[in-house]
This record gives sequence, structure tokens and C-alpha cells, in this order.
Amino acid sequence: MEHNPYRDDVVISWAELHRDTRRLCHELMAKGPFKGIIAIARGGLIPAALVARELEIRLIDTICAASYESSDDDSAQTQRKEVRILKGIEHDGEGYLLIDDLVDTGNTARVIRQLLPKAYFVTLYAKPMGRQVVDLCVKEFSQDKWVYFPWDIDYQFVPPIKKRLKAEQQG
Ligand SMILES: O=P(O)(O)OC[C@H]1O[C@H](OP(=O)(O)OP(=O)(O)O)[C@H](O)[C@@H]1O
Repeated sequence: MEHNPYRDDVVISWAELHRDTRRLCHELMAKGPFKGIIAIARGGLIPAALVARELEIRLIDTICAASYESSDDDSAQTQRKEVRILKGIEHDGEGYLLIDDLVDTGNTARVIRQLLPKAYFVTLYAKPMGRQVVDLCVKEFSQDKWVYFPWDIDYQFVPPIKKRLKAEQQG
């Protein structure tokens, strides 16, 4: 079985994501103006839409990448494959804001940084292995945290702690 580097989860709510994106926008006001936004799909799409609203940017493009593939056990912590660019951009990114939700190992960001060397590259969240590849992020998490975004999760009923402990003791 492949080594799993993730020891802990970070669960980001919609409200937290929105608040963090607005914090990013306040910092971006001092960096622009930008000609447009390039969202790294899919994770960058929702942050890019929120940033576009706050900075009043209406020119929005995408670069489409795929870097993870499903693991055999259906876990969200899927196994890494090579980064593939499914749709590129026909310029070097000068004057553009490049947005993704997360830089983790930095594999995706490194490939895209080479394609768009002049873009201003931001993510909401970053882990140490990828932090240097982007220009700005809002929060940093340690490498062993797995970040769940609001679109990855669902609200569901959780039994009271007393019942859960009892069930654990019996089982
Ligand atoms: O730094 P890395 O280790 O490359 O990981 C970060 C990348 O992984 C996620 O995308 P993912 O490949 O899961 O695709 P998705 O956004 O389409 O779900 C995320 O949106 C980043 O693009």
C-alpha cells in the first residue's frame, strides 16, 4: 500500500472560504490593477468568481489541469498522477491574476507557472512544498493536513458523543 502523507483534516466551510477570499482581495487591491483573471480549473473557479466580483474584473479565462486520479479505495485523498494541461492560454500571463484554491506539493503550480511566467499567482491556501511557487496566499497549512473544500463535503447527522462512545465500547 502506498504511503499516505496526510495525518489530519482541515475542513473549510463556505463562510470561511468567502471570508478568506475577501481577505485575499484586500491584499490584491494593492497589487493590481489586473487586465483579467485566469482561474485554474477546477479548484480555482469559485475563488476566481468571488475575486472577480470584489475587484470588478469581467475578463475571466481558465487554464484547465488534471493532476489527481481516483484511488482504488474511493478515498478523497487520491493518489497523485502527472499534471496534464487540458486547455492552455496563448500568452505569458502579463498583467493577469492567476488563481487556484490550493498549492499543495506545488506540482500543478510549477507546471502552470512555466506556462504563465508573468502572471501574478495567488492561492487561498498553501502548504510548504508549494508555497514558494505562488506570489500570495491567505493561509498556510502544514504538509500533513488534507484540506477539504466546501464543494467536497456534505452536512450530515452525527450521533451524540455519549452514544458514539457507548457504541465503540460495545463494538
Ligand atoms: O500542489 P498540488 O499537489 O499539485 O495540488 C494542488 C492542486 O490540486 C487541486 O486540484 P486537482 O488536481 O485536485 O483538480 P481539481 O481542482 O480539478 O479538483 C488544487 O485545485 C490544485 O490545483
